[in-house]
Amino acid sequence: MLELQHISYDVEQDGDNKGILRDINLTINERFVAITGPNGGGKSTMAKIIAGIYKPTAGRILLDGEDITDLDITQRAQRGISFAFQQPVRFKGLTVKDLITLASGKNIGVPEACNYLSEVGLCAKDYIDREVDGSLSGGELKRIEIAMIMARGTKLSVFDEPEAGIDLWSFSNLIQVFEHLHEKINGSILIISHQERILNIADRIIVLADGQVRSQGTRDEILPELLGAAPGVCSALSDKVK
Ligand SMILES: Nc1ncnc2c1ncn2[C@@H]1O[C@H](COP(=O)(O)OP(=O)(O)OP(=O)(O)O)[C@@H](O)[C@H]1O
Repeated sequence: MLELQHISYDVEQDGDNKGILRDINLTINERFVAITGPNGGGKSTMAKIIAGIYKPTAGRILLDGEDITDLDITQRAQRGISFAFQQPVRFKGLTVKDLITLASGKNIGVPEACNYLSEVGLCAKDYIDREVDGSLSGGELKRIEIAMIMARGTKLSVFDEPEAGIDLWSFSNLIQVFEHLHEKINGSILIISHQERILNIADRIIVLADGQVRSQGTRDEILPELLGAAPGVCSALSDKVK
Protein backbone atom coordinates (compact mmCIF):
# COMPACT_ATOMS: atom_id res chain seq x y z
CA MET A 1 0.00 0.00 0.00
CA LEU A 2 1.29 3.44 -0.98
CA GLU A 3 0.36 6.50 1.05
CA LEU A 4 1.00 10.10 0.11
CA GLN A 5 0.63 12.37 3.12
CA HIS A 6 0.45 16.14 2.62
CA ILE A 7 2.69 16.00 -0.44
CA SER A 8 3.63 19.36 -1.93
CA TYR A 9 6.12 20.17 -4.65
CA ASP A 10 7.24 23.74 -5.32
CA VAL A 11 9.57 25.08 -7.96
CA GLU A 12 11.12 28.50 -8.07
CA GLN A 13 9.93 30.60 -10.96
CA ASP A 14 10.87 34.26 -11.53
CA GLY A 15 11.91 34.56 -7.91
CA ASP A 16 8.58 33.15 -6.66
CA ASN A 17 7.60 29.73 -5.41
CA LYS A 18 5.19 27.96 -7.76
CA GLY A 19 3.16 25.13 -6.23
CA ILE A 20 3.10 22.26 -8.73
CA LEU A 21 1.54 19.87 -6.20
CA ARG A 22 -0.38 21.20 -3.22
CA ASP A 23 -1.12 19.10 -0.15
CA ILE A 24 -1.86 15.80 -1.89
CA ASN A 25 -3.28 13.07 0.36
CA LEU A 26 -3.83 9.67 -1.23
CA THR A 27 -3.84 6.00 -0.35
CA ILE A 28 -3.29 3.58 -3.20
CA ASN A 29 -4.00 -0.05 -2.52
CA GLU A 30 -6.24 -1.19 -5.36
CA ARG A 31 -4.87 -3.34 -8.16
CA PHE A 32 -5.31 -0.80 -10.93
CA VAL A 33 -5.46 2.93 -10.24
CA ALA A 34 -5.58 5.56 -12.98
CA ILE A 35 -4.59 9.19 -12.59
CA THR A 36 -6.03 11.61 -15.10
CA GLY A 37 -6.79 15.30 -15.46
CA PRO A 38 -6.00 18.31 -17.61
CA ASN A 39 -2.56 18.98 -19.08
CA GLY A 40 -0.24 20.55 -16.56
CA GLY A 41 -2.29 19.31 -13.58
CA GLY A 42 0.75 17.68 -11.95
CA LYS A 43 0.36 14.00 -12.89
CA SER A 44 3.89 13.36 -14.19
CA THR A 45 5.34 15.30 -11.28
CA MET A 46 3.44 13.08 -8.86
CA ALA A 47 4.64 9.91 -10.65
CA LYS A 48 8.23 11.16 -10.43
CA ILE A 49 7.82 11.91 -6.74
CA ILE A 50 6.54 8.38 -6.16
CA ALA A 51 9.43 6.86 -8.13
CA GLY A 52 11.98 9.00 -6.25
CA ILE A 53 13.06 11.08 -9.26
CA TYR A 54 11.85 14.28 -7.55
CA LYS A 55 11.92 14.94 -3.84
CA PRO A 56 8.75 16.54 -2.43
CA THR A 57 9.05 19.98 -0.85
CA ALA A 58 6.80 18.82 2.00
CA GLY A 59 5.00 15.67 3.09
CA ARG A 60 5.74 11.97 3.46
CA ILE A 61 5.49 8.88 1.26
CA LEU A 62 4.91 5.51 2.88
CA LEU A 63 5.18 2.13 1.20
CA ASP A 64 3.61 -0.62 3.29
CA GLY A 65 4.04 1.59 6.33
CA GLU A 66 7.73 2.34 5.71
CA ASP A 67 8.66 5.99 5.23
CA ILE A 68 10.42 6.07 1.84
CA THR A 69 10.45 9.87 1.43
CA ASP A 70 14.22 10.11 1.70
CA LEU A 71 15.01 7.02 -0.36
CA ASP A 72 16.43 7.53 -3.85
CA ILE A 73 15.19 5.94 -7.05
CA THR A 74 17.41 2.84 -6.69
CA GLN A 75 16.40 2.24 -3.09
CA ARG A 76 12.74 2.61 -4.02
CA ALA A 77 13.23 0.17 -6.90
CA GLN A 78 14.70 -2.26 -4.37
CA ARG A 79 11.63 -1.78 -2.18
CA GLY A 80 9.41 -2.74 -5.13
CA ILE A 81 8.54 0.35 -7.16
CA SER A 82 8.89 0.17 -10.96
CA PHE A 83 8.57 3.21 -13.18
CA ALA A 84 7.91 3.18 -16.93
CA PHE A 85 8.84 6.41 -18.67
CA GLN A 86 6.65 8.10 -21.31
CA GLN A 87 9.45 7.38 -23.78
CA PRO A 88 10.94 3.95 -23.05
CA VAL A 89 14.70 3.81 -22.76
CA ARG A 90 16.70 1.99 -25.43
CA PHE A 91 19.58 -0.24 -24.39
CA LYS A 92 22.10 -0.64 -27.16
CA GLY A 93 24.05 -3.88 -26.90
CA LEU A 94 21.46 -5.68 -24.76
CA THR A 95 18.97 -8.13 -26.19
CA VAL A 96 15.33 -8.45 -25.20
CA LYS A 97 16.19 -11.67 -23.37
CA ASP A 98 19.00 -9.92 -21.43
CA LEU A 99 16.61 -7.19 -20.31
CA ILE A 100 13.84 -9.51 -19.22
CA THR A 101 16.36 -11.69 -17.36
CA LEU A 102 17.87 -8.63 -15.64
CA ALA A 103 14.41 -7.37 -14.74
CA SER A 104 13.40 -10.68 -13.20
CA GLY A 105 16.52 -10.69 -11.01
CA LYS A 106 16.85 -14.45 -11.62
CA ASN A 107 18.63 -16.56 -14.16
CA ILE A 108 15.47 -17.39 -16.07
CA GLY A 109 15.67 -19.49 -19.22
CA VAL A 110 14.50 -18.64 -22.71
CA PRO A 111 11.06 -20.33 -22.31
CA GLU A 112 10.18 -18.20 -19.28
CA ALA A 113 11.43 -14.99 -20.93
CA CYS A 114 9.38 -15.92 -24.01
CA ASN A 115 6.29 -16.36 -21.83
CA TYR A 116 6.53 -12.73 -20.73
CA LEU A 117 6.77 -11.60 -24.35
CA SER A 118 3.75 -13.70 -25.29
CA GLU A 119 1.84 -12.11 -22.40
CA VAL A 120 2.32 -8.70 -24.03
CA GLY A 121 1.30 -9.98 -27.43
CA LEU A 122 4.73 -10.20 -29.05
CA CYS A 123 5.70 -13.29 -30.99
CA ALA A 124 8.53 -14.38 -28.72
CA LYS A 125 10.77 -16.05 -31.28
CA ASP A 126 10.84 -12.89 -33.39
CA TYR A 127 11.95 -10.68 -30.52
CA ILE A 128 13.86 -12.66 -27.92
CA ASP A 129 17.30 -12.18 -29.54
CA ARG A 130 16.74 -8.68 -30.86
CA GLU A 131 18.81 -5.82 -29.60
CA VAL A 132 16.84 -3.15 -27.69
CA ASP A 133 17.92 -0.32 -29.96
CA GLY A 134 16.45 2.14 -32.45
CA SER A 135 15.27 -0.67 -34.72
CA LEU A 136 12.30 -1.39 -32.41
CA SER A 137 9.16 0.68 -32.90
CA GLY A 138 7.69 2.78 -30.09
CA GLY A 139 4.82 0.31 -29.63
CA GLU A 140 7.21 -2.67 -29.52
CA LEU A 141 9.41 -0.91 -26.96
CA LYS A 142 6.40 -0.16 -24.76
CA ARG A 143 5.39 -3.80 -24.81
CA ILE A 144 8.92 -4.94 -24.01
CA GLU A 145 8.96 -2.49 -21.13
CA ILE A 146 5.67 -3.92 -19.86
CA ALA A 147 7.10 -7.46 -20.20
CA MET A 148 10.06 -6.33 -18.07
CA ILE A 149 7.75 -4.90 -15.44
CA MET A 150 5.78 -8.15 -15.39
CA ALA A 151 9.05 -10.07 -15.01
CA ARG A 152 10.04 -7.80 -12.11
CA GLY A 153 6.70 -8.48 -10.44
CA THR A 154 7.05 -5.49 -8.12
CA LYS A 155 4.60 -4.21 -5.53
CA LEU A 156 3.88 -1.02 -7.44
CA SER A 157 4.32 -0.36 -11.16
CA VAL A 158 3.92 3.24 -12.32
CA PHE A 159 3.23 3.95 -16.00
CA ASP A 160 3.35 7.53 -17.23
CA GLU A 161 1.09 7.89 -20.27
CA PRO A 162 1.85 4.59 -21.97
CA GLU A 163 -0.28 5.74 -24.91
CA ALA A 164 1.95 8.74 -25.66
CA GLY A 165 3.54 8.71 -29.09
CA ILE A 166 2.05 5.50 -30.43
CA ASP A 167 -0.37 5.12 -33.30
CA LEU A 168 -4.04 4.27 -32.89
CA TRP A 169 -3.64 0.69 -34.06
CA SER A 170 -0.80 -0.03 -31.64
CA PHE A 171 -2.77 1.76 -28.93
CA SER A 172 -5.68 -0.58 -29.41
CA ASN A 173 -3.34 -3.54 -28.93
CA LEU A 174 -1.76 -1.89 -25.93
CA ILE A 175 -5.14 -1.63 -24.24
CA GLN A 176 -5.52 -5.39 -24.58
CA VAL A 177 -2.10 -5.79 -22.98
CA PHE A 178 -3.18 -3.65 -20.02
CA GLU A 179 -6.44 -5.55 -19.70
CA HIS A 180 -4.37 -8.71 -19.56
CA LEU A 181 -1.93 -7.16 -17.09
CA HIS A 182 -4.87 -6.19 -14.93
CA GLU A 183 -5.80 -9.88 -14.65
CA LYS A 184 -2.24 -11.11 -14.13
CA ILE A 185 -0.52 -8.58 -11.89
CA ASN A 186 0.11 -9.36 -8.23
CA GLY A 187 0.93 -5.85 -7.02
CA SER A 188 -0.68 -2.51 -7.88
CA ILE A 189 -0.51 -0.62 -11.16
CA LEU A 190 -0.64 3.16 -11.13
CA ILE A 191 -1.20 4.47 -14.60
CA ILE A 192 -1.32 8.06 -15.79
CA SER A 193 -3.57 8.32 -18.78
CA HIS A 194 -5.92 10.54 -20.73
CA GLN A 195 -7.54 7.60 -22.45
CA GLU A 196 -11.09 6.58 -21.65
CA ARG A 197 -10.34 2.96 -22.53
CA ILE A 198 -7.60 2.82 -19.92
CA LEU A 199 -9.71 4.64 -17.33
CA ASN A 200 -12.41 2.10 -18.08
CA ILE A 201 -10.36 -0.78 -16.68
CA ALA A 202 -9.26 1.09 -13.56
CA ASP A 203 -10.54 0.07 -10.13
CA ARG A 204 -10.17 3.68 -9.02
CA ILE A 205 -9.71 6.95 -10.87
CA ILE A 206 -7.99 9.99 -9.38
CA VAL A 207 -8.46 13.35 -11.09
CA LEU A 208 -5.57 15.74 -10.57
CA ALA A 209 -6.00 19.38 -11.58
CA ASP A 210 -4.05 22.49 -10.60
CA GLY A 211 -1.80 20.39 -8.41
CA GLN A 212 -4.66 19.11 -6.27
CA VAL A 213 -6.90 16.06 -6.15
CA ARG A 214 -10.06 17.36 -7.76
CA SER A 215 -11.98 14.11 -7.29
CA GLN A 216 -11.47 10.39 -6.87
CA GLY A 217 -13.63 7.31 -6.81
CA THR A 218 -14.61 4.20 -8.73
CA ARG A 219 -14.83 4.47 -12.50
CA ASP A 220 -18.63 4.46 -12.26
CA GLU A 221 -18.43 7.48 -9.99
CA ILE A 222 -15.80 9.42 -11.91
CA LEU A 223 -16.10 8.60 -15.61
CA PRO A 224 -19.55 10.14 -16.17
CA GLU A 225 -18.32 13.35 -14.57
CA LEU A 226 -15.22 13.37 -16.79
CA LEU A 227 -17.04 12.55 -19.99
CA GLY A 228 -19.96 14.81 -19.35
CA ALA A 229 -19.33 17.93 -17.40
CA ALA A 230 -15.82 19.26 -17.26
CA PRO A 231 -14.66 20.50 -20.67
CA GLY A 232 -11.02 20.89 -19.62
CA VAL A 233 -10.71 17.32 -18.48
CA CYS A 234 -12.94 15.97 -21.21
CA SER A 235 -10.79 17.29 -24.04
CA ALA A 236 -7.74 16.01 -22.22
CA LEU A 237 -9.25 12.53 -22.43
CA SER A 238 -9.09 12.44 -26.19
CA ASP A 239 -6.21 14.64 -27.22
CA LYS A 240 -3.31 12.40 -26.50
CA VAL A 241 -3.16 9.64 -29.11
CA LYS A 242 -0.74 10.84 -31.71
N1 LIG B 1 10.87 22.25 -13.02
C1 LIG B 1 9.76 22.94 -13.30
N2 LIG B 1 9.78 24.29 -13.36
C2 LIG B 1 8.66 25.02 -13.64
N3 LIG B 1 7.47 24.46 -13.86
C3 LIG B 1 7.40 23.11 -13.83
C4 LIG B 1 8.51 22.28 -13.55
N4 LIG B 1 8.13 20.97 -13.57
C5 LIG B 1 6.81 21.00 -13.87
N5 LIG B 1 6.39 22.27 -14.03
C6 LIG B 1 5.01 22.71 -14.33
O1 LIG B 1 4.17 22.00 -13.45
C7 LIG B 1 2.93 21.72 -14.06
C8 LIG B 1 2.63 20.25 -13.94
O2 LIG B 1 3.46 19.52 -14.81
P1 LIG B 1 3.27 17.95 -15.04
O3 LIG B 1 4.22 17.52 -16.11
O4 LIG B 1 3.36 17.25 -13.74
O5 LIG B 1 1.78 17.92 -15.57
P2 LIG B 1 0.92 16.73 -16.17
O6 LIG B 1 -0.37 16.70 -15.42
O7 LIG B 1 1.71 15.46 -16.20
O8 LIG B 1 0.66 17.27 -17.65
P3 LIG B 1 0.42 16.51 -19.05
O9 LIG B 1 -0.96 15.95 -19.01
O10 LIG B 1 0.53 17.64 -20.04
O11 LIG B 1 1.50 15.49 -19.23
C9 LIG B 1 3.04 22.24 -15.49
O12 LIG B 1 2.44 23.51 -15.55
C10 LIG B 1 4.54 22.34 -15.71
O13 LIG B 1 4.85 23.36 -16.65
